[in-house]
Amino acid sequence: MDMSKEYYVVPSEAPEHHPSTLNIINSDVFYSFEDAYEVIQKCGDIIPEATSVMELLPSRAEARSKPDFPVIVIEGLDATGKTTLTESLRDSLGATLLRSPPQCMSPLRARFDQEPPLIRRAFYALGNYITAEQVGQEGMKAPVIVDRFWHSTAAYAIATAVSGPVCNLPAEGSEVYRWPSDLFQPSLVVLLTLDPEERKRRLRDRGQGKTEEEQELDHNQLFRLKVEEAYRRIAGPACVTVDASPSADQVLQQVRLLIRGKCHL
Ligand SMILES: Nc1ncnc2c1ncn2[C@@H]1O[C@H](COP(=O)(O)OP(=O)(O)O)[C@@H](O)[C@H]1O
Ligand SMILES: Nc1ccn([C@@H]2O[C@H](COP(=O)(O)OP(=O)(O)O)[C@@H](O)[C@H]2O)c(=O)n1
Repeated sequence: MDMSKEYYVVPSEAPEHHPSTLNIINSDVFYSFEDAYEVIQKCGDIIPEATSVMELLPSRAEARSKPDFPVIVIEGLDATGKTTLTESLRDSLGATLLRSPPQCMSPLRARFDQEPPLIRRAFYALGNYITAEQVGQEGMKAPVIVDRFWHSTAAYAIATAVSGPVCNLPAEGSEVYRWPSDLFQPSLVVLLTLDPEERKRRLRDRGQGKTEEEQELDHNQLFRLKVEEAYRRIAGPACVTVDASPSADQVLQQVRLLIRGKCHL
């Protein structure tokens, strides 16, 4: 019997999507409350803290009205100056300051940060819905400033899921960058960007503990670039980029101008 076979190497077109991007939807990024809720609900048996998360969640039956006042989200990598800016905006605008994940989730965070991506991401996704509920209440009384929101949840998740260089990210306009249809859309999203060396200097000066993911950002330039690019590609309210390297006061004035233009505040 003749066992010989001939093999040929033939060129083929590059696939449209990098294989690491094919499984993002509903594994790394959840596009509805129900999809994220289902994951946390199912972990109840092995993670007792999942029950505590569910107790914090807003009831889905309640009809929510749009806040009367503008809601401004500030995004950016760790140490780009979000805390500094959000606190100044709160004081200068007489606004309420909220964050995602909300304060009430803080005691549960360390537990979910240890979990595999599916569970960890579902936890952070639900955090946005709790913050949205708080925005709905506070936004009836005063403008609201939010320190991180959906952009952070999706951008970190996408950048972690996609291996290799920035060009492996799903193309701009891909459905992975869409905004969840049942999640409140802020009036304005500002993305603070900073030169990597200046960011490192600020991190060193601050000298605080960081999440493992943030430590990874420090020595992984590629990951940092992917997070920033994913931030820019997320649609819904697209983010407006602001260079955060000038003084804190100059950054504040720059963002105040944007808010005046967009939200008339
Ligand atoms: N515009 C700025 N210029 C110089 N240093 C800044 C500026 N904004 C913030 N910082 C400093 O950089 C560090 C990180 O800022 P922080 O507001 O905590 O960032 P984040 O909340 O994004 O992690 C802090 O030590 C802060 O005082
Ligand atoms: N809205 C949010 C906020 C944070 N996160 C996650 O939390 C991490 C950053 O949170 P952090 O507490 O270090 O950020 P800072 O507010 O300290 O800058 C990232 O690794 C994200 O994965 C999220 O998924 N969604």
